Formats: sequence, C-alpha cells, structure tokens
Amino acid sequence: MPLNAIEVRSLVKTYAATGREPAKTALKGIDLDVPTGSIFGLLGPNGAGKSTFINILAGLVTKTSGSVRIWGFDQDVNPRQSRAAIGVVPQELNIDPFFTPFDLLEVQAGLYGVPKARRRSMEILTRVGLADKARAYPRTLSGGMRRRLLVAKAMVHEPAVLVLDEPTAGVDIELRQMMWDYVRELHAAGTTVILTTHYLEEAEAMCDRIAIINHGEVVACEETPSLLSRIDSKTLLLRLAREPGCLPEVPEGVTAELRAPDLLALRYPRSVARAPDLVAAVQAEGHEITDIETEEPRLEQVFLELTRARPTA
Ligand SMILES: Nc1ncnc2c1ncn2[C@@H]1O[C@H](COP(=O)(O)OP(=O)(O)OP(=O)(O)O)[C@@H](O)[C@H]1O
Repeated sequence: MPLNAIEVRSLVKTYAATGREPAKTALKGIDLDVPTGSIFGLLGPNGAGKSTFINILAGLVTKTSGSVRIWGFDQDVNPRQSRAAIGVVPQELNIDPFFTPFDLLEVQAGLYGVPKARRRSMEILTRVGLADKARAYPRTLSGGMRRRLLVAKAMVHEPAVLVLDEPTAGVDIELRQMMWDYVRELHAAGTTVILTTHYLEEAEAMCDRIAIINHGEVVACEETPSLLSRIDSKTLLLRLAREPGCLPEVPEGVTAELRAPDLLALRYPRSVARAPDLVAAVQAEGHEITDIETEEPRLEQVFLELTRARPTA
C-alpha cells in the first residue's frame, strides 16, 4: 500500500485562449499529497481550480505539465493502473437515459474489465439505497437518486481512491446523511476519499485533512484540527448565577460581552490568556459562575482569512 494515495507535483493547467477568452492558468504548479486512508477535503471559492484538479485526476482533462501519481502509479507511465485505482463522482448529474441503474453498473464494470463473476451491481445498488430502482427508467430517478447512482457507478471497479465533487450539492438533509454514512462505510473498509464541498461544516465534520485552493494555488494543507487552530482566538462562555450590573474587568487583550443578561462571553487570543485565569478573574470580582463552555474557531473563519484579499490573476 503506498504511503500517499495521491501525489501531485508542480501541476500546471493552462486552458488555451479561445476567440473570446484569453488563456487561463487554472492550476499554477500545485504540490499535494493525499495520505492513504484519509478523508481529504478540497476547499476553495468558485473558480479556484478544484474541478480542474479533480478532472485531471480522473483523466478527463489533460494537464499542461507536472506529475500525478495515483496509488503509486504515474499517470503518464502507467495510465491503465492509475485509472483503475480511482473512481470519480462528477458534479453534474448526467445519466445515460437508455440504461437502467443495474445495466449502467454492468456497462461500467465491463468498461473497467471487471469479470462477470466479480461484479457486485445489485449489492452496490443496495448499499446506496437503490435496490428497488435497479430496473427503473433513469428519467424517473430524483436528483438525490442520480447522485447515489453516480457514486455506485464510481465504485464498480472497487477503486482504492474515491473522489466526490460536491457530493451533497442540492441534496436534502436526509439523503445527505445517507451519502455520508455510505462514504464513512467505504472509508472504514479502506477506501481513501477525496471530496470537494461548499459546506464548511461538512468538511469540518468529515475530513481529517483539508487543502484550501485559491486562484490555482494551495494556500493551506493540514490536518483539520491544526488548520482550525490557526485561528488564535477562542471564546469562553460563562453562565452567571446573578445578572451582573456591568461587565467585569478583564485582562488586556480580552473582550467581554453579554450574550444574554446572565451569559458572559469572553473572547481571547490563546497567546494572551488561559481559560482558568479568566474564570478566576471573574470569580475574584464576586461573580458566581454556574456553567462554563468554550467555543472553538470554525473552519469558516480560517477559510475566509486564507482566501480573502488576494488579487485575481
Ligand atoms: N474548459 C475550460 N476552458 C477555459 N477555462 C476554464 C475551463 N474550465 C475551467 N476554466 C477556468 O479555470 C478556472 C478554474 O475553474 P474550476 O472549474 O476548476 O474551478 P472550481 O474551483 O472547480 O470552481 P467551482 O467551485 O465553481 O466548481 C476558472 O477561472 C474557470 O473559468
């Protein structure tokens, strides 16, 4: 098993100029490793280059330069093996209208050379909750069902790496939950998962490692908790036994506000204060504390900080 499921070096993609549009460099020399066994989140604002990146992994877009290794196989040297190691669920919900879900999976298995005896089409449809739609007309499938069918299609050749481009866009909450359960199941069974999402809470909850892309460059790539810890400030919430007449004195660098008449919020940079000291300071002023909570920084803040105020190329 390779250490990294994906290894990308100096990856550049320049889309050629057309009559109306000038040439566009969507990826400006990206280096990225996706560790084997991770659930890896790829985040970035619209137009950052995420789909370009994923489409290059999938072999749908040709890179301009650089190297891509999938499951240890260099795309240029071992194209067949590198393609067999990856399954990609595209963003668009295009499904061939002439195939039933079952037939679609069988055709896909055929394309990947999966022998009949090893095909698991019905089993895979059951896992994504589409067993009763195995023989349905594709046009009768809802958006959520199509999305699940595309996940099933990406899994027929049992790839080591599964890439999901915006898997839950436009999917209702119940289906989203089901998608994630299935992704977690695949991950638990050993599949490395890469996903792009616009839902930051989702990335925060699902991914153990996150890369943020902006204007075709990787601006951060870290384990999720370490990325979150980049935001220095923390908030301490203190529930008070009695409503304070005024805000208590707090050390310099700490901001105090009342979120409710009896709920004191203290925002502080980790480098300036520690929670126990703040609790002690408030108690020393005669306030009785009945409950304590802390608020951790959110990925959204990190994301905004890293992608804000950079010139468009
Ligand atoms: N086929 C193409 N021809 C020319 N330019 C393109 C093409 N595909 C993408 N681009 C440009 O490359 C840049 C990156 O696009 P890409 O679709 O990879 O971004 P993205 O991060 O996936 O965005 P989104 O979140 O909106 O899907 C954009 O400026 C886009 O306009």
